[in-house]
Amino acid sequence: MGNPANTIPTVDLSVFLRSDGDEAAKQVAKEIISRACGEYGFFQVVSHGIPLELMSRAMDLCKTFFGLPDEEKLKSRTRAGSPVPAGYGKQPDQSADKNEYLLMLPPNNCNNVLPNNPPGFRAALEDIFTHFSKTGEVIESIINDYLGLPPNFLKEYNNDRSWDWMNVKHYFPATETENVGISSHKDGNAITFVFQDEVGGLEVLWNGQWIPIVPSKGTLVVNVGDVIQVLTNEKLKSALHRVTRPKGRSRYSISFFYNLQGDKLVEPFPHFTTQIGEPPKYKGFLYKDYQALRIKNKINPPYKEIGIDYFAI
Ligand SMILES: O=C(O)CCC(=O)C(=O)O
Ligand SMILES: [Fe+2]
Repeated sequence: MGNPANTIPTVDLSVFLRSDGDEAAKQVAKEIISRACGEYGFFQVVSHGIPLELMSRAMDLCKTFFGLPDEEKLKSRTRAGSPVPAGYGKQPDQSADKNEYLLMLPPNNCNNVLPNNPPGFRAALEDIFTHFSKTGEVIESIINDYLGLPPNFLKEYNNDRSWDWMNVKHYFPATETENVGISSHKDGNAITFVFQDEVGGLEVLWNGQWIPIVPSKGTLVVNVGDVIQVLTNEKLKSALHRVTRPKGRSRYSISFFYNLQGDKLVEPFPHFTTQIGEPPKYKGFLYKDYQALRIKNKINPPYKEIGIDYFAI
């Protein structure tokens, strides 16, 4: 496949957002997504329904927020006892990852600690969160259909949006000796969306090489996470990816994690096991247990996320 840069396929989602969307065009888009998921675990979407003005305003406000003095940012630091690191934080010094972040749960969640400064930031975050959540439902339904699951099967299984989160990050410029923004990992959730600024640095492992996902205005990067890998008994795989930091400039991104409600049992669906005579590749587990394990190991030694192999049979 020619030049490895910019080979992650891009799909126009507008056909799925209109009630009169052309069925043949939907089919073409589904096939592109299905091939991209099989080959890379990643694809990109445009015309996804999130207003471009909101995306660029949210990104500008993120840059302003992270440029504020620590004292101001720390007003939004994670509250003691919060079950997830909602609010502002910096990766621990011992971590290979070099970024500071602001993590939010759905608007109105009591664990949110959202900044009042800069003005309009909080409203923009809440607005974009709500849009991401809808885009998540659209992608989930496309995945449902091309997997051949009964209509709305994934939607009914994953019917509670209260555990979704969004993470806004500022990656510091690389130094002479290191450039890790986020070390190579797979996402633990169901579906991830990333809106990266123009700087670049997100890379996916494909056939043993790291391929850059070249930023493009208004484009969202989408990838499936460990939950989809387990539910489909590896028919779809969660891909390894990482962020490298360029020298001399900061990088910003907004990632949305379409998760599961914590009490959901995650185990391979019968459609991909008993119904086709395949043994399950994973033991069942509660989503909240996997999430807690990942968070615990990320913010304490070994400062790395635990992978889904933990539950492999
Ligand atoms: O910042 C990015 O481009 C991606 C971040 C990422 O992979 C993650 O937060 O899991
Ligand atoms: Fe990730």
